[in-house]
Amino acid sequence: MKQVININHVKKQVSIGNHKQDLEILHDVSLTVNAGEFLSIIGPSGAGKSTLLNVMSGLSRPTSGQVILLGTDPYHLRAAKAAAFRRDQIGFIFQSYNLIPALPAFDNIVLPLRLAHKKINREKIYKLLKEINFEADPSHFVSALSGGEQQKVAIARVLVANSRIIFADEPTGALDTVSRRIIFGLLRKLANQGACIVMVTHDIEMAAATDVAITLRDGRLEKIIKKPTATELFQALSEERV
Ligand SMILES: Nc1ncnc2c1ncn2[C@@H]1O[C@H](COP(=O)(O)OP(=O)(O)OP(=O)(O)O)[C@@H](O)[C@H]1O
Repeated sequence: MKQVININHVKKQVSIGNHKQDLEILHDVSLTVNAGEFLSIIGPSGAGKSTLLNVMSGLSRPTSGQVILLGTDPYHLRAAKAAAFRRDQIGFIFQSYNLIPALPAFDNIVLPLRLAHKKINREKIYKLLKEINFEADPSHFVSALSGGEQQKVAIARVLVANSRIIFADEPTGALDTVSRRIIFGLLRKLANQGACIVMVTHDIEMAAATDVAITLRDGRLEKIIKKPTATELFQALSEERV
């Protein structure tokens, strides 16, 4: 299997209290994710899940250690190249990431295609919006949409972009049960077609339907569970530490 993400001995420190003190929030995390693999990151609140996702995805430089995406260290690219690499290869479904409020939903969805000078198939995009139960008007500004609809815009943008890696932070958090199932099904399909998907979630049932779940606790990678079941994941999360 082709390795798509490699992170080696990654640590992340942040400065607190007028920069006088460093706090380490990720301790020595190493991990590999393959093409076609759907990986979920679970763990208690404050365990470092979002921090790990940000470091892994090239958005937040680790204090030490190495991140390799598709054979490239995103932190060693110049700004313009890093932006092109992200745009062409990586999809982000982050709640606060990069939707442009003053643009219509449709324009937000096709923005990466426009920037990459790719053809826009309107019909295909409308079909996809229908498929994900997007009920608002795609010509409405993103700022006028509900949280759930905005999340669907972010998801649609990634689904049309053909990204080889997708990073998702609680992608279905603001969605109703039916939409959640549909979106998860579409992500699952992309993984089956060869994309590599990394998702932070608090939803154990959903994590149990991914290929690999990792548990984080206090900034440490605790367990890597292949083909997880919900029972295993509940157990892993409720185990007392010695
Ligand atoms: N920039 C920062 N400065 C100080 N502390 C931070 C910073 N970023 C994160 N932290 C702390 O690091 C820890 C991990 O945060 P992170 O958001 O990664 O956790 P999480 O597992 O995603 O939590 P949740 O499930 O609640 O979203 C938390 O204790 C958080 O308060």
